[in-house]
Amino acid sequence: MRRHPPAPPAALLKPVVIIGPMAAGKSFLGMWMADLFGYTFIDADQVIVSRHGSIQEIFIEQGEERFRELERQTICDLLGEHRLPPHDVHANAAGADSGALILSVGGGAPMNPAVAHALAQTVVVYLQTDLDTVLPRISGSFTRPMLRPDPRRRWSELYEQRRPTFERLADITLDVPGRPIHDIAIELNNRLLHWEENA
Ligand SMILES: Nc1ncnc2c1ncn2[C@@H]1O[C@H](COP(=O)(O)OP(=O)(O)OP(=O)(O)O)[C@@H](O)[C@H]1O
Ligand SMILES: O=C(O)C1=C[C@@H](O)[C@@H](O)[C@H](O)C1
Ligand SMILES: [Mg+2]
Repeated sequence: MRRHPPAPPAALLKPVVIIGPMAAGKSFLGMWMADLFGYTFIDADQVIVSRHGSIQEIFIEQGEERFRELERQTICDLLGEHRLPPHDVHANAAGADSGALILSVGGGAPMNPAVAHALAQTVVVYLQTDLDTVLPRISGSFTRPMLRPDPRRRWSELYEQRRPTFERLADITLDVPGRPIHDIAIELNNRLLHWEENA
């Protein structure tokens, strides 16, 4: 009898997209997933910067609407292609750049209906967090234009507006406050390996 190799876990057949509020640890988690488990990690914000210049400058010179358009284009391209020049890919510790794709996207990206639509074809991982956890990371932050002029107030307002969308899109929700990053990465890897479509 002919033997078939075991089917890969369902989640690994699709891109995995990390969403959540600003400074929740989306990019940090993606890098750890690449380093610990060999996923290919791409940070959509970094791709926007490498293609179009700093986010702060885009906001100042062209406005938020233009940034959202570049963000939509970039994320839809990345999800459509999965192929990037090497400098856009955070290779894993062994230097490989193979493995399932993990993409982190900016906190506001899922609010765009076209992005939300594209995310429906992916496994969406939502990092749920709170102000106490992110406050040390955002206070004094000058590189996040959406947090001006009062990072504490703006972060909370934006999270309140966006939380229902994050919850609606999420396939996997991870509570991150108080947890070391390697614990979160191990949980995510386990959940991806056992993830089943429509389960
Ligand atoms: N679980 C964690 N434990 C300790 N520090 C963390 C953890 N998660 C994130 N951090 C710290 O918070 C910083 C901000 O995280 P990160 O840049 O990954 O957030 P983000 O969700 O990608 O934010 P943005 O929306 O601005 O892209 C990291 O550089 C790291 O220092
Ligand atoms: O939450 C947001 O609206 C943003 C988050 C960042 O990751 C960047 O995408 C940009 O600063 C906007
Ligand atoms: Mg990030």
